[in-house]
Amino acid sequence: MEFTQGSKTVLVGTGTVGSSYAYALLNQGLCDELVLVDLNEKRAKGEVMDLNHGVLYAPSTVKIKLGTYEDCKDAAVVVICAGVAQKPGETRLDLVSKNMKIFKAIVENIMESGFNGIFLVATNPVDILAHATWKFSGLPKERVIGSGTILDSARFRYLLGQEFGVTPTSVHGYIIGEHGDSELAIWSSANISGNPIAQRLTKERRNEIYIHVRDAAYEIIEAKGATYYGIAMGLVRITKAILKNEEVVLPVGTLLDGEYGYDDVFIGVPTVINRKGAVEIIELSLDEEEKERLGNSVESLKKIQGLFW
Ligand SMILES: NC(=O)C1=CN([C@@H]2O[C@H](COP(=O)(O)OP(=O)(O)OC[C@H]3O[C@@H](n4cnc5c(N)ncnc54)[C@H](O)[C@@H]3O)[C@@H](O)[C@H]2O)C=CC1
Ligand SMILES: CC(=O)C(=O)O
Repeated sequence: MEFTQGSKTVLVGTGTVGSSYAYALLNQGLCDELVLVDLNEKRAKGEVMDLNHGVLYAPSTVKIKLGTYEDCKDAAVVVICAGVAQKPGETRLDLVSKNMKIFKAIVENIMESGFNGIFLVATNPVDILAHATWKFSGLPKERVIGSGTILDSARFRYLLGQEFGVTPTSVHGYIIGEHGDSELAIWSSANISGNPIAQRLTKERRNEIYIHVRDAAYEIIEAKGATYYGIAMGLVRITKAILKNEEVVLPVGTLLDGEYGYDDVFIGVPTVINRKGAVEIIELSLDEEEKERLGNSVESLKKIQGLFW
């Protein structure tokens, strides 16, 4: 199916995550038009003004305006960061009922505009809501992308970089599965310059690093109320991969359709991203323990998903 070209981006939800995304996007000069939509119009208007005052110093000119769902009609990408966020002590899955209702209305409004681009979903629980976006929109699966484990993998690579004294881009490794408590680290293929990492760490140390990654959001929310810079950078990375037709492999939330032996579930796995969306899952080879943990993660998501579909 032909779909919308250009680089117009609509952001729905201009809270801490959405506004950080808009700021990071502006700083990378990736789109020529950015439209902000939020239930709280006053807040979104304030963000539009503030961002516009930075345009002079951005790498390229971006038209930034307050908009409505009608603006999605000719958007290449719609990024959804709207909904409720976790309070200290809450899990991502605790948010599902409220955010599912919000998503039904938002996605229906967007589709009514004639939207024919790519959805990028960040709101939690992101895997369940990316699946819901795919269902509500009726778009082909490659046109709905969840942020998946993009942030978790960045946390993993940062910590491993610290551990071994190298920059995170020189560490290769993935967190896959749910963006949440059942996610798993793929130690079997984690490496620095092709040198496996797992053997250089004790089992206890590997577990400490995994827990640090898995529980990072709880720690940040406890400390400052919300997490937003890391995910904003991750969302911009995905947006860039789409708009620049990069064919890059990123750990995003995508629909499994037989890969790893599962289907009908959005989950974070390494996936090729280009101008058509999430076009191909690159299957990792997993050891027995990783296979079992991925199965548990899929099961935990399907249990929640089953309440709605
Ligand atoms: N995927 C990831 O890795 C991450 C996801 N998140 C998630 O992102 C979401 C947003 O978090 P924050 O920005 O911190 O929350 P926030 O409360 O600061 O902002 C949420 C925004 O959504 C808007 N909103 C609520 N209902 C709406 C509706 N029906 N239509 C349009 N706008 C609506 C609110 O007015 C508000 O501006 C949360 O679900 C959070 O858990 C946060 C960090 C990382
Ligand atoms: C809040 C959240 O999902 C995160 O920072 O991972």
